[in-house]
Amino acid sequence: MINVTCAIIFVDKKILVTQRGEDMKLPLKWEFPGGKVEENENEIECIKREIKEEINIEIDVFRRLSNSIYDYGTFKINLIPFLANYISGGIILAEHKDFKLLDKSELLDLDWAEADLPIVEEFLKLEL
Ligand SMILES: Nc1nc2c([nH]c(=O)n2[C@@H]2O[C@H](COP(=O)(O)OP(=O)(O)OP(=O)(O)O)[C@@H](O)[C@H]2O)c(=O)[nH]1
Repeated sequence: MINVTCAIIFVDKKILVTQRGEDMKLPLKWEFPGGKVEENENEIECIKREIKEEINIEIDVFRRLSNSIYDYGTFKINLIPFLANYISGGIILAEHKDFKLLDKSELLDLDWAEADLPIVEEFLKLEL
């Protein structure tokens, strides 16, 4: 099982979501940006590093949500979500095909990576 962090990032009340590329695993699915936890880092270090590498921004992580374990058949992931606020930097996509800044009410319209669905649902129930 691979441990993957992801971040639900608030940018001026909107939520940043990213779309995977055609050549990536789970092509064109929408996800919260993040990536695999490396051996020498903790989960918070991981999510900050991945967001800087993938999206080019700095974030302030303020809460962790429930992890989502999902078996895609060819691989199984433990997806660890964090809530974060945008701090600085311009969004530049290093790997993703697209991004959107959405209202909470628009999140369920996307074609999500399966592992993200319980996380989206928990997030929608929060009073923030
Ligand atoms: N970053 C991220 N990955 C997710 C999410 N949901 C989800 O199922 N994943 C899966 O978690 C895995 C690890 O993410 P990653 O971005 O570091 O890895 P990758 O597959 O692009 O790289 P790889 O091809 O080198 O293994 C991916 O296979 C991705 O499909 C999510 O919300 N965020």
